[in-house]
Formats: sequence, C-alpha cells, structure tokens
Amino acid sequence: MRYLTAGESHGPQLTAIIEGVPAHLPLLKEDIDRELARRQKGYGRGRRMQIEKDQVQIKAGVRDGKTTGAPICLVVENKDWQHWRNIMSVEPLDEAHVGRKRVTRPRPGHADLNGAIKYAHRDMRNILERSSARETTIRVACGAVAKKLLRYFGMEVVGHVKQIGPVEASLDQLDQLSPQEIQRITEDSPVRCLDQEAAQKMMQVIDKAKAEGDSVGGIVEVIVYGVPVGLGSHVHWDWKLDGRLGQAVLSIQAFKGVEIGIGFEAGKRFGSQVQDEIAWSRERGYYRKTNRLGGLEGGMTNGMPIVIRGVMKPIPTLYKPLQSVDIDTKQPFEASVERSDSCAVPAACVVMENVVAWEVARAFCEKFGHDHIFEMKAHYERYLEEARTF
Ligand SMILES: Cc1cc2nc3c(=O)[nH]c(=O)nc-3n(C[C@H](O)[C@H](O)[C@H](O)COP(=O)(O)O)c2cc1C
Ligand SMILES: C=C(O[C@@H]1CC(C(=O)O)=C[C@@H](OP(=O)(O)O)[C@H]1O)C(=O)O
Repeated sequence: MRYLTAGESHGPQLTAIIEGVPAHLPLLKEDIDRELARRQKGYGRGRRMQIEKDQVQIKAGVRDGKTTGAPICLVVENKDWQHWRNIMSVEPLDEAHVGRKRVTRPRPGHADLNGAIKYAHRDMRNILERSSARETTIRVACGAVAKKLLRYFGMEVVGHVKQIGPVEASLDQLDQLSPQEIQRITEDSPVRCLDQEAAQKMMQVIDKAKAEGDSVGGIVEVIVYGVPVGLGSHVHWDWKLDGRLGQAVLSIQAFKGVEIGIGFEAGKRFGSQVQDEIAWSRERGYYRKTNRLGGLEGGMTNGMPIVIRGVMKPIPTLYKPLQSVDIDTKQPFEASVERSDSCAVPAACVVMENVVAWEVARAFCEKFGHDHIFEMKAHYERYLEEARTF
C-alpha cells in the first residue's frame, strides 16, 4: 500500500490517492469522518478549527460500501478557502493582483525560510501553504482506511496524551485497561488524557501559555493491540518496522523525537532490566513476560502490543513576538500573529494513531498479500496457527 497527497492549507481541497488496499474491505464515509472529527477536537486549538467541518468525499475505489481493489481517491474540502480565493488563485497574476502582498517575513520554527531559499520563492506563502499541518487532515483520512483494515483482522490502534508541558499523566492503571476502555476515557477528555487530575492541570498549562502569548508541546503514546508476530523484517534497513514507524512519527509536523517501548530509558538500565524474557503456553504459544521493548525486536513485531511515543515541540507561531528578518529589507522585525493554535498535542495524538496505523497495515499487507481480504484472511489464520504451534 502507498498513498500520495496534494493540497494547500488554504486551497480548495486536500486530495489523496491510495494504492493497494485489498478488495472487499467494508469502508464507509462514516469510518473516515469519525477520525476526521476526532482530529478536529482538543483543547488549545485556534479559530481555524471553528471554520473547518472536515468530511471526506470518496471519489473512487469504493462501491456498495466495499473497496474494489482499485486506487481509492479521497477528498476533503477546506471551508476556509472561501476567504482565500484571491490569494490562492491558480490563474496567472492579473493587473488587479500585481500589488498582492507577499509573505516576506519567515516565522522561526517553520519551513518558511528554508523552503523559500530551496525553491526560489520570494513569496513564502508558496512554502507555508504546503508545510502547514492542515495536511494531516488527509493523512488521517488515509489512516482511517488502514485502521479499518487492521480492525478487520482484530487489531486496534489507540492513543493517549502522556504529557503536556511539565504536566505528566499517571499511567499506573494503563496495563489493566482494554483498548476500548482507553478509547472511551480519552474520547471524553478534552486533552485525550487517561488521568483526569492531570488533564485539569494540562488545560491550566495551555490556558497559561495562551494568556502569555506562548505555546506548549507534549508527549503522545500510541499502542497497537492484537498484532501478530513477524510484521516488518530484519533483512534490509528499510524493511525494519521500528525504523519505518519512527519515520512515520517524525514526519508529523512539529514532532521531534520518538521512542519505542521504554525508549531512552533503556540507556540507563542494565540488560536484564530491558530485554523481555520469552515464555510459552499451550493457549498463547510464545509470548514475552514483559513488554519493555514495545513489541518490536529485530525490526519485526514479536506479538506483544506495539508501544510508541512521540514528542511534539510547542507550536512555533507565538502571539508573544519572536525575532526574525524580513527577506526584502533584511531588517529585523517582531512577528505579529493573526491566529494560531496554542497547543495541538491532543489533535496530534489522533494524527499519530493514524500514521502508525498506516505503517502497520502496510506491513500487514506485505506479509499477507493485498489482492482481496478473503485470501488474506485464510493466509492470516493459517499463519497464526503455525506461529502458535511452532
Ligand atoms: C495538528 C497540528 C496543528 C498545528 N498547528 C499549528 C499552528 O496553528 N501554528 C503553527 O505555527 N504551527 C502549527 N503546527 C506545527 C507546524 O506545522 C510545524 O511546526 C511546522 O510545519 C514546521 O515543521 P517542524 O516543526 O516539523 O519542523 C501544528 C502541527 C500539528 C501536528
Ligand atoms: C488547519 C489546520 O491546522 C493549522 C496548522 C497550522 C500550521 O502552521 O501547521 C496553522 C493553523 O492554520 P491557519 O494558519 O489557517 O490558522 C492551524 O489551524 C488543521 O489542523 O486542520
């Protein structure tokens, strides 16, 4: 499976073409809209989220509520485009637009200046429109298709916010919760946090950042339940699933770090406190007594849940001015802001769930084929039995 997306933040629409989704997978518009709506929620977002009402249009590859095996085309419209039609016009500049204001003031922490130099644009709108995290909308739409595939084979991808600014959630109960319980609790939390006391403090931190014209980041954890042994491979560097998941997570706008299992903590511990001992029982077959390595060994899944965390930096656009240099005058200026999110960690949690779902689904299709789900199912069931009795 693979996909390509196109679309600008304030252009008419975002588009994706997905290739390689097996035929006969039940897929409804509602499956995708549910994920899109989840991504739009979350405490700390700016005014743009009140304008957009993200809904997908399935333009190809699905018939009678099922995938056909043909490429799937998804479209999500940008409602805000109505206010940007002139600025985002695809026609050549006419007399009326010749004096149109260019973006000449790069924002620290954004793609603006690097992209402008690289692509030779004196109007940095040509960079910022595509670098914007608005693009995560269509990636989530693709991830929703992947989630649907994973669910068909008994896998569930859930995420929760572990930290916002200095406030950390207490996760002592996490191991006792089912994926459905995690979903239910986080869905009711404005910051997608499992610890309600911490959630209140997280919202206070977001309020404080906003009041001070600042922004705040955090840490998100995603867990994939029901994963079989053997997705990914040890044989090539770019087949390793841990590496692929890392790339997927770091490709989310503003994500600066990724950890699998105990992650960076492993550097502080002795080996006996890091590796997961192997056990066997008639019902489960092979399993690990602990899951410190987050379900991945040798670039492959080991049958334990995948546990992966990403850190999001604070939003770069601040109401409190940051210094930069105008590319026309070369003079310093202090950035002024029209609108921005103060914290997008809860939204990014949904994005991370969906990019992780995509990568796991892709590895699943590589292992079990992807012409149609019936042959995949037969192959999968046979393999599960082989793994259990191995
Ligand atoms: C869901 C989400 C919402 C975001 N909202 C904003 C925003 O309102 N303002 C902003 O300046 N950056 C926002 N960002 C972050 C920028 O898109 C990102 O920092 C920028 O594109 C530069 O990329 P980099 O931080 O990965 O280097 C958001 C990111 C995500 C994932
Ligand atoms: C539009 C979305 O996020 C946007 C991501 C973003 C950025 O710079 O990354 C900047 C903001 O956009 P605008 O400048 O239009 O207010 C966010 O609202 C979205 O998540 O759907």
